Amino acid sequence: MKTAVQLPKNNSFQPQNNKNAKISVHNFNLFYGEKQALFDISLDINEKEITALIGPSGCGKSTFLRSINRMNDLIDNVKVSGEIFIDNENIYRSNDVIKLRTKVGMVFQKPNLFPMSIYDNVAYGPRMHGIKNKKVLNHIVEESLRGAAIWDEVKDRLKSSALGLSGGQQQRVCIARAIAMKPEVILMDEPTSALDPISTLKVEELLSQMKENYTIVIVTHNMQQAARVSDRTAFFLNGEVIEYDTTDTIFSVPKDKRTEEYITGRFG
Ligand SMILES: Nc1ncnc2c1ncn2[C@@H]1O[C@H](COP(=O)(O)OP(=O)(O)OP(=O)(O)O)[C@@H](O)[C@H]1O
Repeated sequence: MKTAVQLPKNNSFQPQNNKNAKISVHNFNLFYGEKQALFDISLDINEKEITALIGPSGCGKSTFLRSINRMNDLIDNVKVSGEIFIDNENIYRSNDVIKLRTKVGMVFQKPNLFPMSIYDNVAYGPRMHGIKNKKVLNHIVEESLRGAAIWDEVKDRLKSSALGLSGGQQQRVCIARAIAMKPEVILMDEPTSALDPISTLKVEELLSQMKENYTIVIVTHNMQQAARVSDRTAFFLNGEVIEYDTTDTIFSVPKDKRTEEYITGRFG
């Protein structure tokens, strides 16, 4: 696989001693060519919590999210420094990006199902990983669709095209497709921005159930959504994390004036 990322030279950092941290980020910087997009990000993301990334357009939320499973490696001229540890393993030191992306799944803004059946969409990843046994695949497909709270709506039409589902249903099948790979972390980039309010609510309810099993990091422009679903919130501005705290604190007593201005809608 093509990688344009220059690996950090400095390996002296060790994860902080936070036993709840699933992901530990230390002095992480990212450049697109000459342009620096992330500045010295350091934070811990706790296991089996939902962490929301908020901030105005272009402040680096998606770039940071994509750094967690090295999706930025696919972009030319990207350079990083600093470290991101997942389960105490420095992900930019490992050569096994496939393993990383199996452990850290991703759901995108718009549902991006393949033009194939619902069943084949969910079975796609496991099949690519060599699982051929029909019984095993049936089990994975059912378990994943149940995990994404969409099984009852699609169980009688598994062989129909996934593209015939509504946008909200498609997004939950995308979540099922991510779950089918048995990830430990799920990254979501504005997963409900293309959905109507009812589908949004269903996905939000689903997220609250999912955090029993997964560590979830979600980018959202919707302040109410961040306040409703997340345990912790990081406020990004111009590539920096200005404030990172429990969601209750960020939304009730933010310490930084810029956070307060953003969450009260005074800019962004
Ligand atoms: N592939 C790329 N090549 C060059 N610059 C990029 C690339 N992707 C993002 N950027 C730049 O990096 C900065 C951060 O972008 P990013 O998409 O991470 O912000 P964001 O906070 O997620 O924005 P939005 O909320 O609008 O999605 C922006 O200035 C953007 O133009």
